[in-house]
Amino acid sequence: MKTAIQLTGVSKIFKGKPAVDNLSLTIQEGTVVALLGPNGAGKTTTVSMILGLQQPTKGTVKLLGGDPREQKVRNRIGAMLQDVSVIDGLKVSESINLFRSYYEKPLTLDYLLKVSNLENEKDKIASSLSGGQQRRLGFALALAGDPEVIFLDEPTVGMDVTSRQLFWDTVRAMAGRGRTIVLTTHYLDEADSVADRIVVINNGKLIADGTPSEIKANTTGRIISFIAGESVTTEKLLALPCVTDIEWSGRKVKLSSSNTDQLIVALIEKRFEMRDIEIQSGGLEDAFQALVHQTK
Ligand SMILES: Nc1ncnc2c1ncn2[C@@H]1O[C@H](COP(=O)(O)OP(=O)(O)OP(=O)(O)O)[C@@H](O)[C@H]1O
Repeated sequence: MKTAIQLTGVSKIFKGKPAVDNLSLTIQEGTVVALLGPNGAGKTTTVSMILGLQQPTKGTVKLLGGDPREQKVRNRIGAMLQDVSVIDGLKVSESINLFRSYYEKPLTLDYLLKVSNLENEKDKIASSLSGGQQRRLGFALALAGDPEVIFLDEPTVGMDVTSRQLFWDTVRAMAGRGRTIVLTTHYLDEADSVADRIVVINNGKLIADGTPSEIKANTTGRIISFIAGESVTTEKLLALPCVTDIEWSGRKVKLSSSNTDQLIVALIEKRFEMRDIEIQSGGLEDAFQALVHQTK
C-alpha cells in the first residue's frame, strides 16, 4: 500500500506556544482516518499544514509524495473546510460545474448532486441554501475533481439524519475506491462507525492511534454504575481518584473513570453505600474522555 500523507516531526509554534508539537504520522492510501481531540488540540492546524495552507515551524509534510503547495499535488486533493464560501449569484448546479471545470477528470454533475443530496436544490441560488445544505454543497465541491485525498473538517455539523447517512455512505464508497479520507469531528459515534483509524491529539501531541476497537480496548476508561445510598453525594464522588465524569439518574449514578480498578477499590475502602454495581467498558466517547483526562 502506498503512503498518502506523511508528517515527520512536525511542530507549529504560535507566539512561543506549540499548537502542534513534534507530530509524526503516516497515513496509507484508501484509509478513513478520524482526527480527534478537544477544542484547541491542534486538529485544524494539523490539517492546514497537510493542505499546505500553513507552513510548519519545524518538520516536514508530504502529501501524495510531494509538497502540498505544489499545484500538481493540489489538483489531486479535495477539502471541505468549516466555512463553505459560495459564489454570489450562482445556482447550485452552476457552482458545481464551475468547480468541475478546474479539473481534468471531474465527477459528473449528476453524481455530485446525488451524493450531496442536492438534486432538488440544483436550480436554487447557492447563497440561499440553508446551513446544512451549504455544507452538502461544500461536500460536492470538495469531490468535484474526483480527488485522491479528501479532507473533511467537522463535515456533518448542521446536516439532517438522512443527509448524514448518505454522506457517510459516500465517504465509505470513496474509501472503497482507494481514496484517502481525513476527517475531524466532535461526533465520536460517527468516527467510531466510519473510520478505519482514529488518531487522538491533545495539546498538539499524538496521544492515541489505532482502530476504533483498539482505542476502546487500550484505554482503561470505563464506567462504574450503582444505586447510591442517601449518604453518597457528588462532592464525595468527585473526591475519589480517577473519576472523570458523574451522571445521576434518580439514585443511580454513573461514574466515568480513567481507571476503574483503582476507583472500585476506593469506593469499597471508603465504604460508599452501593448496590447493583456494574462495571462496563465504555464506548469511544468514554475512551476519548479518559485519554484526554490522562494527558492533561
Ligand atoms: N493563527 C493562530 N495564531 C495564534 N494561535 C493560534 C492560531 N491558530 C491556532 N492557534 C492556537 O493553536 C491551538 C490549536 O488550535 P486548532 O485550531 O488547531 O485546534 P483544534 O483542535 O482544531 O480546535 P477546535 O476543535 O476548537 O476546532 C489553540 O490553542 C489555538 O488558540
